[in-house]
Amino acid sequence: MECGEKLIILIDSGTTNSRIRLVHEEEKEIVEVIKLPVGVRNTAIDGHNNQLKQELSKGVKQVLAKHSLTQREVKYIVASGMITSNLGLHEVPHIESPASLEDFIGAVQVVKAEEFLNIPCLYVPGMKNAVTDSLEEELSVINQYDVMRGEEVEAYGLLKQINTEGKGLMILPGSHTKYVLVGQNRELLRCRSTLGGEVLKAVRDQTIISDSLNEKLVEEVIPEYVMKGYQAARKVGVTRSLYHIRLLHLFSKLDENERANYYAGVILSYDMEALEQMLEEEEVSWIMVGGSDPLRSLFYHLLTHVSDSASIVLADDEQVERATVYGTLEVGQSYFVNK
Ligand SMILES: Nc1ncnc2c1ncn2[C@@H]1O[C@H](COP(=O)(O)OP(=O)(O)O)[C@@H](O)[C@H]1O
Ligand SMILES: O=C(O)C(=O)C[C@@H](O)[C@H](O)COP(=O)(O)O
Repeated sequence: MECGEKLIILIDSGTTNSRIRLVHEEEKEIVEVIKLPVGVRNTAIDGHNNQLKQELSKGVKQVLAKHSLTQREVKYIVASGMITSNLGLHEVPHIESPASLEDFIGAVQVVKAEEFLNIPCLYVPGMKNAVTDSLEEELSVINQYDVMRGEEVEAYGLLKQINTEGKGLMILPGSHTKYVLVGQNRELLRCRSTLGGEVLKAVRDQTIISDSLNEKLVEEVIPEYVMKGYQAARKVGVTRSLYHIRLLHLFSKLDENERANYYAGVILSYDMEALEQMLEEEEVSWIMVGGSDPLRSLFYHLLTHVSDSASIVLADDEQVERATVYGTLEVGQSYFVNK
């Protein structure tokens, strides 16, 4: 590595997985990326964050060693996602919606800690919905409440790469599906989350249908079977359609991947219901689908069938990979410019 190059590290830690990226600050070029199967889910299960801390610390050291770098050659780290939650490494309170990129930058907290070799680490806050009604008076207003962490930088990173006009909605699936409403001035107006990704994993792992589906679930998206699962769920209900998976295993010629597609269609029908409700409340001129595959493609196919007047934009692999990088980089660079 040549001297004088400005390198930074970006850590994006979710519920299930974490990604550590070594990036050239100016060229915005990704030098290295590692994906670790660790997230705040481990903290929730263990009751402490040791595993998350150790694995992320090891990951950062591994990246440095691979590129023969010392900690002094890394200008700073930016950490976003669930790493800034009560289950992460350093808790930063959510800021309230509507929120602009500048609002997120203004609420960043910087920590120097041993696990990251005392490199200054910028923790980016998430966002919570502003609510008017009190839960103490009426429990059903809970549907107005929501939180997100990590999707704010992802959203800004996608908006930087893909032109949009007017108000829109971003679909960002992961362990949790996020619907993020974006205003015409690119402020994040509010969000709505579901437990979609985690439910996909939990039902597969903990029920009899684990005999009919392999752990990898969807290896190749087959729209026809996604739609068949989705339509079955809408017609006969989700729990009955889940039992179809066993029946298809016993009595049909569908292979594991085809059954997995049907299964994803069944589970995600719940997410589509939440989406339809949101679209009834809000008129949008575009809908963008980001997030990791195969969830991104699954949503895209479902969305094109639940037709709507909004234009549908599917982010590609490169745009998704760069989204978190561009978003977090902008936070990091602006933070130091403003200091
Ligand atoms: N092949 C697959 N088929 C169906 N769902 C998948 C598949 N791979 C990952 N998922 C879902 O994606 C979620 C993980 O998304 P990811 O974006 O990697 O994690 P995180 O939200 O922790 O950053 C898991 O909850 C899992 O259910
Ligand atoms: O802010 C919190 O406390 C959350 O749970 C937000 C959480 O849903 C987050 O935005 C999404 O997590 P994933 O990236 O889907 O793991």
